[in-house]
Amino acid sequence: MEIVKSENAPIIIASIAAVAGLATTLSLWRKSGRDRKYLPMPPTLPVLGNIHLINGRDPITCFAYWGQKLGHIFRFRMGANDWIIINDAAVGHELCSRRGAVYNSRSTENSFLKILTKDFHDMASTPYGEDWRKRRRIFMDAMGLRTVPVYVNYINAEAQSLIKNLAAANAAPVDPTQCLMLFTFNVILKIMADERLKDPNEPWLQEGIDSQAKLFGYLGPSGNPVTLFPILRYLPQSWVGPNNQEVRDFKKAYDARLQGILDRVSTWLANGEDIKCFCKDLLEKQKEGAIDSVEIIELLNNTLSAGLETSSTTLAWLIAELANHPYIQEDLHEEVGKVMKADDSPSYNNAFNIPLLQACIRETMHLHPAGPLGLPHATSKDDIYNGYFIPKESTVILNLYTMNRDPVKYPEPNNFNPYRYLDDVQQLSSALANGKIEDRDHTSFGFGRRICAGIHIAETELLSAAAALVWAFDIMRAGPELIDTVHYKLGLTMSPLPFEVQFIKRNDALA
Ligand code: HEM
Repeated sequence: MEIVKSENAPIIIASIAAVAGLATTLSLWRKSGRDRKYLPMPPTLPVLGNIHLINGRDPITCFAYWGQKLGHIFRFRMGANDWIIINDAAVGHELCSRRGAVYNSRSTENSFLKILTKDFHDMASTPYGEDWRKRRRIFMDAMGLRTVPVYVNYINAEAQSLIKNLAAANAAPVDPTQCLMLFTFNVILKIMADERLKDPNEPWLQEGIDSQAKLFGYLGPSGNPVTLFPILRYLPQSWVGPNNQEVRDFKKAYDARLQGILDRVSTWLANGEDIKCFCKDLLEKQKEGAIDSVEIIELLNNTLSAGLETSSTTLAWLIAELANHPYIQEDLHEEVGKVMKADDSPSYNNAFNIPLLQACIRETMHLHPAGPLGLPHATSKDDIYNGYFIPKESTVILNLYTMNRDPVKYPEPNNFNPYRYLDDVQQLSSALANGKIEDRDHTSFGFGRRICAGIHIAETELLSAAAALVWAFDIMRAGPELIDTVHYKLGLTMSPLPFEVQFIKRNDALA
């Protein structure tokens, strides 16, 4: 047999080698893929994944239900995206606190979020890394534990205005929401720009609340369906929901309000006025070259968006729970009487010495976390947890609501029982969050390096407002029925269904 030497032999050999190499790589890749153990997931439907399982329920209940079937941590497919759901505080702590470098990023998938944060120039939605670290440091310098005392007097003064506004109803049944919103809005505005509004009915307040609702509407899962179903990109935009241009227009108007606030502070500073506020800190950082003008607006944006409804909602839940539990109010009044005289001004500092009051706030936050699913975290690297493979860029949802209702840690978890916290060493939630998970009071401020950046402001304003409310009033239900504290409205935050109460003055000092 004659063997003919082909001129193409080197090419053929190289091709065979390449194909063989590719086959080997593929087989290794497949093998490692096959060997990987993925977290369990509910049965999926094509295209929808698991979205249909949420239909008719809310996501919290749905995740709690599937957690009971699949375990404390599982996968849930939202259209094209795999979410990892965590229902257990110890798992949340292990991943987000102990493996902090992996589980504390944010996803950049949502095109609306990109527009609304000017390409992630903010802090709350910026992926983990140097930019986030820098912005968080600036934020915490202005609103951390060491700086909060600067603002305590402002906050106490706003708590006084809150009780005056509520007393103006003259014991008639009122929905406290608008007054609570004014309280938290003024706390934030004062800290941000040394400004405040006078009246709960000021149009500026309502405009602020409305634009927040719109902002969060764009960011909710149904606000931008293209994020869940990329295929929708190919349909006419008008079929799919708001388009990028609409969101850009909204953002322009939203930023103009923030720019207006910043410009006013610049003018006061130029006129030599002696003020202390976040805008001033930010303008100084800009002069030092640490941040630019876009970052300033985005940091103000985060402060306002994160700080307004979270705290006002928590106070609304506290009022509803106290109205449902007159015997707890009696105990509180007794404790308050020991610490504050009738003609005292209630303040954060004397409230700090009323353990039951602190316990009532903890219990309210434990039962009614303002952000029950936190803000989604994302992984910045592949990881293995308990033998399960968790890929880089996974979205991680911390189901704080379900974690807080763990019946082992909190016997009778659905009952409002502040006394459960009285035996605890009385420390701030912010301090407990840095310790062991077993000692943590609740998880409502989130986890790890991303834990609520406003935690110190929030704790101060909640205690200050609660002290003023309890000192000033008997909070009574407007009718014989209990206020519904089981159901909730899930919007920007998890708020109670509308309710009315009567604020009966206990104090002649309250003019
Ligand atoms: C009762 C009141 C509040 C509650 C329950 C609350 C809860 C939360 C939660 C659950 C998160 C997400 C944490 C995570 O990703 O694990 C968060 C983040 C954040 N909160 Fe709050 N919050 C409250 C008040 C405030 C206030 C008053 C401010 C501002 C002054 C604020 C500013 C922020 C910011 C900027 C972030 C993003 C942090 C980051 O991504 O690094 N929060 N908050």
